[in-house]
Amino acid sequence: VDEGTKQSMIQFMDKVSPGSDQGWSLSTDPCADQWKGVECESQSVKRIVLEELNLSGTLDASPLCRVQSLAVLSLKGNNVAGGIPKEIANCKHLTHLYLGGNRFSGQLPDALSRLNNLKRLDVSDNNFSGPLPNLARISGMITFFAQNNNFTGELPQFDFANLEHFNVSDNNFTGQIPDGGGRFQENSFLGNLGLCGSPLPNSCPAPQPAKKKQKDVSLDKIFIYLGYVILGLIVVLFLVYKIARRSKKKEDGFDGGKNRRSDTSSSKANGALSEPKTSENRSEYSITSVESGMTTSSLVVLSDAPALRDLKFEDLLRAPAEQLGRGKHGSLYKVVLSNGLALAVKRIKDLGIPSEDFKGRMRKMDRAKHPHVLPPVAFYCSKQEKLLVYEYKPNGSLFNLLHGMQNAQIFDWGSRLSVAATVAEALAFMHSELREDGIAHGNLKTTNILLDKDMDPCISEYGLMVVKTQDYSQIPEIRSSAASPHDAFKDDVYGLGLILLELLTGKMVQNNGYDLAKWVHSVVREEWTGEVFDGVLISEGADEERMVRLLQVGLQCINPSPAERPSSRQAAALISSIKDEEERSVSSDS
Ligand SMILES: Nc1ncnc2c1ncn2[C@@H]1O[C@H](COP(=O)(O)OP(=O)(O)OP(=O)(O)O)[C@@H](O)[C@H]1O
Repeated sequence: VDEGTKQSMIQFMDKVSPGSDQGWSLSTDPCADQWKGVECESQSVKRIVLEELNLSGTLDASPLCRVQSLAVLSLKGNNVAGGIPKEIANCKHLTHLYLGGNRFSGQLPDALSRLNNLKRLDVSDNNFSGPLPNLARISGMITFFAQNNNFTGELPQFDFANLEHFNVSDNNFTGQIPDGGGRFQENSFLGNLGLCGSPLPNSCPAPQPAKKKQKDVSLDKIFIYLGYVILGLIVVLFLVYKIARRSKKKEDGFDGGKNRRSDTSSSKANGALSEPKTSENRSEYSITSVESGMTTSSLVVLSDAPALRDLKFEDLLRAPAEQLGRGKHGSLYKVVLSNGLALAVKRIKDLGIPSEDFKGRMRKMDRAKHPHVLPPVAFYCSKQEKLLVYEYKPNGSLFNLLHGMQNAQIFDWGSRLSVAATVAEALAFMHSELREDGIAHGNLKTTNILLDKDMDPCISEYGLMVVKTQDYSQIPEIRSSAASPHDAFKDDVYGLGLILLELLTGKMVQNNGYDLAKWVHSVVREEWTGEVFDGVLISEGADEERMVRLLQVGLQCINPSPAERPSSRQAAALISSIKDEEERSVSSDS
């Protein structure tokens, strides 16, 4: 074991066991001389197990996590006090963390949820308090013990299907036990007066409508007021516009006697929608009215969610709006409804297909559903205007995660591989569902991969772009000009390939990916493949062989000839096998 690692281990020991070094000394070797509690494999420190030794110091994660190979840490049954420092996130290879039966206190740091390889976490019988971090991000966790602490707040949505052991009894948790918790005995939840729902005998009260928080004047509020002002201006402009065009509208028979709808119809000028009259007939907002072809311009709600079922066009109008982006395909607004629900509304520019085709497209897409593809919850379509409404995802996009300054450090190889596999699988599913209808994504890129509350990826804006064959001719080296109608699917595979390269290199895609593709090709050709990878991945010790295999999949996907690219299904299978191998290797390591 190298000197640096030895020094780090001794630093950790100084803190955790002040006054006794337990025989750990720089003049000996942790593996060869079998330091107390240390177990090694291939001359690397894998496990540190210091149980019931009356240790009374604190846990210093900074030196500890410099022991890169560490997979297991157990300090069970001591008197270690203080908190778990956020630097614990640097113990990337940790699979087992046992801290039960100590005097730890404070909140569990969010950093814990970044230990993607963690399988077993035991923080029971301590004095921890505050809410739990979102440990559901750790998909492979099989044990979670947190009983006998002072935790508060609601339980996060654990992946109960995967968990084998779970106990949060004797804390101060409140609220409903998340779905799936019923898999465990009530003993796992007892002793929390505020908890309710299965498997506990007390059921939860019916949900109250969300109350508005009055307290803090935050940046959000400023945006909301700004939104109101802008919206007001837009409505005034629109009214002027409408009066000017009033007589013409009548001629159009836009809202003639044949449509029973009282009116959610509208048009839009300068991004504003008119103030429509109210309607009492809920079905006019449902897909059925589109299917019957009776409406040309009402809001069609596709979602069954209770908060959205009665969504009307005027609700979107009245709500404060904040522009999130203006791409070449249209603008995107964040709209917050009066019930607090946040939506993302895409105003599509020049879609290039007639309204009826657009509605047909929406209907088809509504039938293909995948948990990692964001479905539109509603749409609006008139001659002048096409809007698509999505749930607003507050955790940002894959682009932000990769290129946002703070996050780059913590987006490790295991998580990147898992994102790649999920996106590829979701894309392959959508392709197989919508191939016959010829509906591909059309604009697959990292800004269109959103992250949900568990930081799982979700493809957004599927099917929004109607890809025309002439688009391919822009970059002859990359997109064949002789594109067949099905090339839109191979175009998505190209997009997937670029996402893989972005994940592996950490570099941004510009100029339709041409620059990145060219650079990767040249480095690989010079046989400096290792130089391609993001420095963060190299320093974390990610497996280079598997990174190279993923790189090869990426390069196949961006083959200049669409016919030579794999199908999305083939790409997904290749990525999934790399991910399986990674998981096998991590669990055999531990
Ligand atoms: N449903 C959503 N919830 C939260 N953020 C979103 C949502 N949809 C998109 N975004 C984010 O809003 C920003 C603007 O999105 P927009 O679609 O306008 O831009 P784009 O994807 O870069 O360009 P385009 O799709 O027009 O090519 C992007 O950073 C995107 O990640």
